[in-house]
Amino acid sequence: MSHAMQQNPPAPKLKRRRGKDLIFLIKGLLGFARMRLNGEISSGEDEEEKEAGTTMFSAQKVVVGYALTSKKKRSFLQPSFTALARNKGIYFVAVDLNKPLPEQGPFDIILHKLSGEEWHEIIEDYRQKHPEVTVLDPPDAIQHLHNRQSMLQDVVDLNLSDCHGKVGIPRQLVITEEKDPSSIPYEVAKAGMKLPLVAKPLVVDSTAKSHELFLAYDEFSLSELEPPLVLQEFVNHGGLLFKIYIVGETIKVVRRFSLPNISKRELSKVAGVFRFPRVSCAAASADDADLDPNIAEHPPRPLLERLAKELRHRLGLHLFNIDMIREYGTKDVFYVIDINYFPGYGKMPDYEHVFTDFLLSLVQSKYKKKLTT
Ligand SMILES: Nc1ncnc2c1ncn2[C@@H]1O[C@H](COP(=O)(O)OP(=O)(O)OP(=O)(O)O)[C@@H](O)[C@H]1O
Ligand SMILES: O=P(O)(O)O[C@H]1[C@H](OP(=O)(O)O)[C@@H](OP(=O)(O)O)[C@@H](O)[C@@H](O)[C@@H]1OP(=O)(O)O
Ligand SMILES: [Mg+2]
Ligand SMILES: [Mg+2]
Repeated sequence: MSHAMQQNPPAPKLKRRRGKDLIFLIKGLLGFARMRLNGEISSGEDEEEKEAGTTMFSAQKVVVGYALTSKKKRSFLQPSFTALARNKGIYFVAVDLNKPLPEQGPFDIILHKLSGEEWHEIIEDYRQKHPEVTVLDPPDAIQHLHNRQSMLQDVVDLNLSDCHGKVGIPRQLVITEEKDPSSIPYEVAKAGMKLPLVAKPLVVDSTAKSHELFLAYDEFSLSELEPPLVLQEFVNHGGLLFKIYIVGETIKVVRRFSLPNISKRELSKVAGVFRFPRVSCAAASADDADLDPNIAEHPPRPLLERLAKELRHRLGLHLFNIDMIREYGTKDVFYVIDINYFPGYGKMPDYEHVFTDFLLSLVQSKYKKKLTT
């Protein structure tokens, strides 16, 4: 918001500034409440507002710094989104990676998705030194999703067993880097894993290689693969997957096509490991398809709300999506198979409104907090 408010005022002036800030904050909040009631920010031509002499939020800039790959920038910062945001007083500014971050801004919010240890350190250091800036999200919390074992651990801990359905994760086994690939068949047999298995690279680091997945019909062929890996039991789910997008408190569900069921007969006839492409990418949208309702019915809303809320808190993240499947032949047995940080929101229905509302709500809650302290 107001940039003046982001800088810590010198100590002697603090008392006087506080009084002024408080009036400003109350006015801002009143304006914001009115703006929300109207569904959008006022043009500022409202006589009543002029008379009251309020400093409307609309007059205030919300500056969002972003550090994104050019691919992400293209898919996320679409003109329809940036134009709507601008109308609501939100401005996006690219972070210059060649300049020190503290010398840029001031920002109200920073959105980021970049890989590498160097960026991790820069943004963590900035986050600690600038608590007044909302950094979406903390790098350590994001890091938790960069490993396919740790990403699903919170779903296991949740134990959502009686909440309009069951949510678990497929049985999985980690094959560490030190393991000799020839020992994988033995490890799989020892763990009592049921075939077929999905083999996934353990680390997710935004590279194409980390999305290179294999389907294994027999355990011996697994020795062809390169650890570190996660081996996950394949769960039949009728070839349909639910992508559950989370933006703060908002949840949006879309349907995507996925791998078809594998029958016992097929399993007994086939051997080998097969690389498969990104089957559930945006082009595989199943939202308009004529599907069996037993397969396509969305997971129950209360279940998703509970799951999303718990994961938001446990992961400490605002922006992620969950890949969820329904076990074939059941109504309410679900598995989470993947969680992605800052996914392709450009493909989420109505993302422009969802995101602008979310960014404004962050600023609003920061002000409320300031008022009560
Ligand atoms: N355990 C499983 N049982 C059945 N199908 C699975 C399983 N794991 C993955 N799949 C299928 O493989 C696809 C890719 O798996 P996953 O989502 O784990 O990979 P990813 O590379 O992280 O994908 P994303 O592009 O969503 O990040 C899923 O969308 C689903 O179609
Ligand atoms: O490429 P898209 O826009 O589709 O977004 C994908 C995103 O790529 P990006 O972050 O480079 O955009 C992927 O991130 P990385 O694991 O590769 O970091 C991953 O989150 C996918 O699940 C997203 O697809 P979605 O799940 O939303 O369908
Ligand atoms: Mg996935
Ligand atoms: Mg993923």
